[in-house]
Amino acid sequence: MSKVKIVVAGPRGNMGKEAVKMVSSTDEFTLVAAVDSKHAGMMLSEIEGFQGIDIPIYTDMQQCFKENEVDVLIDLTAPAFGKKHMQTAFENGVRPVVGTTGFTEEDIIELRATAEEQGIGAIIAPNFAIGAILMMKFSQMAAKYLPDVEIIERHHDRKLDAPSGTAIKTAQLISEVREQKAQGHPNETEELAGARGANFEGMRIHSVRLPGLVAHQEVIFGGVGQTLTIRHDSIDRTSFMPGVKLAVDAVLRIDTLVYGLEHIIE
Ligand SMILES: NC(=O)C1=CN([C@@H]2O[C@H](COP(=O)(O)OP(=O)(O)OC[C@H]3O[C@@H](n4cnc5c(N)ncnc54)[C@H](O)[C@@H]3O)[C@@H](O)[C@H]2O)C=CC1
Ligand SMILES: O=C(O)C1=N[C@H](C(=O)O)C[C@H](O)C1
Repeated sequence: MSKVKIVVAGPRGNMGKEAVKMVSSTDEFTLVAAVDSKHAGMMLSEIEGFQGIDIPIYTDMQQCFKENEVDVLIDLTAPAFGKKHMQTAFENGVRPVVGTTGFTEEDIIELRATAEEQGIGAIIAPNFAIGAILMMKFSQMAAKYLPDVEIIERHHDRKLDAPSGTAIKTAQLISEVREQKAQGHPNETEELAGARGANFEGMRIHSVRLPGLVAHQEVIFGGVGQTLTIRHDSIDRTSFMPGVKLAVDAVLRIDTLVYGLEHIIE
């Protein structure tokens, strides 16, 4: 069987570095090129930390897809670029596996329509860690019985978007099983703006950003005389790589856009 030909966008980032390692060390995958925000024309092996990985770097994704035969794009860049990168992949018949966050519900509807028109598989996964997927699934189960819920997500202080893609996805999954509900005291006030966090259909989402953190989330449910906390911690970015691999395998078998690895992991 021929190897899956992969391009990684964002190879020098926290996640991109791990993805380059994972793809390079997986027998059934071959890394053909990287798309970076700089270093056009260089080889990845010329950059510290990538010795022996002799693939070209492009800053122009169109050019990358024109000059190389590519099956799958793994995009781990920045919220401002995820959508554009997916559109470029679709235009070139390349299947995107996207961990980049920052997509709106409208973006996802639009991108799914394009994927289906073209019969190209695509995956947007706000979180690739199996433990995080379970946290979201368990939270959805719990919300049926304990509909008062607040989400606290904690991340490193280099993160661009808040709330995290995982927190938004968790709130979306919970909202599938609970009625919209105002929480807290009906007359509560914020003495400092933002004190009660972001409001997603009445659920509150709180974002903590500190050096030393990687990616962590608690989903706290409150009921009469009790609370339930479901917590997940990624303490290392290797936690995401089995999910990235699974998504690459899955994206070759689908012809629509899947949003969330919970649809892939039964
Ligand atoms: N789905 C998941 O499981 C995870 C998703 N993420 C998301 O992945 C994204 C990247 O996260 P990190 O690696 O921590 O960020 P990072 O800032 O460490 O790395 C991003 C890299 O992308 C590059 N880049 C930026 N714009 C680009 C462009 N237009 N073309 C090519 N390269 C570009 C930057 O130069 C940088 O090297 C974020 O949106 C983050 O929320 C992060 C961790 C896990
Ligand atoms: O930026 C990060 O680091 C992460 N981003 C994703 C998100 O926004 O949910 C996934 C994970 O939480 C790490």
